[in-house]
Parts: sequence; structure tokens; C-alpha cells
Amino acid sequence: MGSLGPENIPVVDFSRFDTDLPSLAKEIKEICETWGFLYLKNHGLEQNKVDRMFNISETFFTTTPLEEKASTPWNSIYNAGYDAKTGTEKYMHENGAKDVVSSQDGKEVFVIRKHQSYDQPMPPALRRFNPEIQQFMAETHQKIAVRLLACLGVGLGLTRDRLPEIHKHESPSYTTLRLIYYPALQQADNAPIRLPSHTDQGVITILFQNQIAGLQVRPPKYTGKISEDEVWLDAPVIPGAVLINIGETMTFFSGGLMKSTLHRVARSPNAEDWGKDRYSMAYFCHPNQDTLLEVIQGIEGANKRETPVSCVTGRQVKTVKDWIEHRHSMGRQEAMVAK
Ligand SMILES: O=C(O)CCC(=O)C(=O)O
Ligand SMILES: [Fe+2]
Repeated sequence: MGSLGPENIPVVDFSRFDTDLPSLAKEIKEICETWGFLYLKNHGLEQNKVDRMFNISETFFTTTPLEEKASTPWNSIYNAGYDAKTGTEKYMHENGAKDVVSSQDGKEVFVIRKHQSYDQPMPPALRRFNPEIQQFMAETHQKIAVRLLACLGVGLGLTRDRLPEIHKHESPSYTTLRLIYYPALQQADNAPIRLPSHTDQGVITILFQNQIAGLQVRPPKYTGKISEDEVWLDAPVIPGAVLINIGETMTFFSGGLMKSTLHRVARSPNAEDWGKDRYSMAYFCHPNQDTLLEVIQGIEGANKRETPVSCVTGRQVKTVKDWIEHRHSMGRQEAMVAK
């Protein structure tokens, strides 16, 4: 296994996709069963396109007046828009800790839907970049997500087209690009948690980071409820690689075979990063929104997983749309209780 050692998140060379899909698929499946996280290098998306998106994100967050950014606030129904300091990450996994985010943390977030799904209101300072952002989302989807989905499907014993065909870029879905800005911390600021522990909701997440570390991942040796003495792993930034993780929808699709692992963002472990702003971009890949949230037929060893009762409709969650509405609304209740 391409890795920095058994204690570290595995690194996978994705250039093998064209030459060696069966063994690549097997390797990735094993990693997703244990870690639920992996780095992909040689993923095919050019670095200059990633750098350009970080430029756009930095320009937007640091030069736009607050009222303009706040003119399109994040909305839990559409999962789109601007949020500062708290909010969108408040949906907890059943094993999630109630991590406290410092009130001094000036984190800002902007969530962007793909235009096929939602004609999203945007502040003018961001709207002017939207064609480029949409193009970036389409390329991330085709170059990384679709090929990875093919690979995950083959690893699970499906045909290589089975997962891509329910994740069409042209079809409405909850797929988003989440731009996050974590302003530099002061030396004396000991706020340890900047984004509380959570699992992601979609199928796969593709994370880009601007060279500043901070992400922490719960190692596979810990299961069940989080206890105080757990030591989480600092996920290093590997230049040119993207970090992939499995979301809850994939755990449903695979009947529990693929693991959605808890993670959070803390202060970087590297002292030289502390005076620097951190930017990340998470591409959350979701299936076509009418897809049923159930085990995909043909996966050996899959165990049916009960879906929750939706706190929005009071009925059991059936589709991916029900699932996302439920998760976002749970978040809202948490946020209201926390106030
Ligand atoms: O900022 C990061 O590195 C992680 C973001 C994340 O986990 C999320 O948005 O779900
Ligand atoms: Fe996440």
C-alpha cells in the first residue's frame, strides 16, 4: 500500500487508474473500509486551476465588505450561501463530540451549489467568478469524482459505470463546493478547535488545502463514542495531492462496508503556520437527488442499514433528498439549542 506507514493516512497514486484498475480498486476499497480517508496523487486536475480557485476565495473573503458577503446568508434548505463563525457544521454524527469552537474564531464559509441544481443568489463580488467556479466544479467532478466512483464501484464488485451513472454532473443534486477561510490565529490564541468533529453527508469529499495544515482525523483504532483521551492524527498537507474521504451516503450505499470517519479542524501543528491564513475547499459529491438511500444491489457482504426518521417529515428517510434535509435540520435545532 502506498503509504507513509501504517499509522498514517494512505497515499494512493491515481495514475494507475488507466493501467491497473482492478488492483487500484481493491487497494482503495481496503483503505475505505478502515480509514475512510486517503490522499490521491496524480489525480489529473491541474494545480494551476486549484491555485486559481484559492485566489478567487481569498479575494472574495478578504476584499468584500461584510454586508455584501452577508447579503446571501447560508440557508439550511438550499445548503448555499455565506456563514461566519458558527452554523453549517453543527450536524453531529451520533459519536461526535460537542467540540467548542472559540468565540474568537473568525472562520468564514461560502457554500456554492452547481447551477444545474439551484439558481443561487450570490453577492456581486462572487457572482463575477461563478462561471469559473462552475467550470472548476465540473472538472473536479469529471477528472476526480467520476473516476474515483468507478474505482469504488469496482472495489465493491459493481460494474465501473454503476456509481458514475447515479452521479451525473448534469443532474440536480446536493453537490457543493464549500469555500472556507480560517484567518490566522494570534500566537496567544489557544482556541484548539476551529471546525467541530463531524462526518460528511455525501458520497465522497475531495478536499483542497492551501498548504496550511489543521485537519485532524480520528484514527481507525477508535470506534464508538469519542472519549477525552483519544489522540487524533494531524493530516499533513501533501503538495499536489487531494485528500478524499467517504461520507455517510456512501456508508449507506455500501451497507456499512465503507466508513465515514470523524474529522475536525484544529490549529496547525506547525508553529510556522500560525501567523498564516488557512483556506480550504471541500467538494462534496452527492448522487442525483432522487436516488434511494439504500444498499446498492450486487455488493457482497453489505448489511442493510436502517435510515433515520426525518425530523422534517416525521417519516423514515427514503431518498437522498430526505436525508440531506434531515441532516441540515438537525443542525439547525442544535444551533438553536446552543444559543
Ligand atoms: O477545512 C477543512 O480542512 C475541512 C473541512 C470539512 O471537513 C468540511 O467542510 O466538512
Ligand atoms: Fe468534513
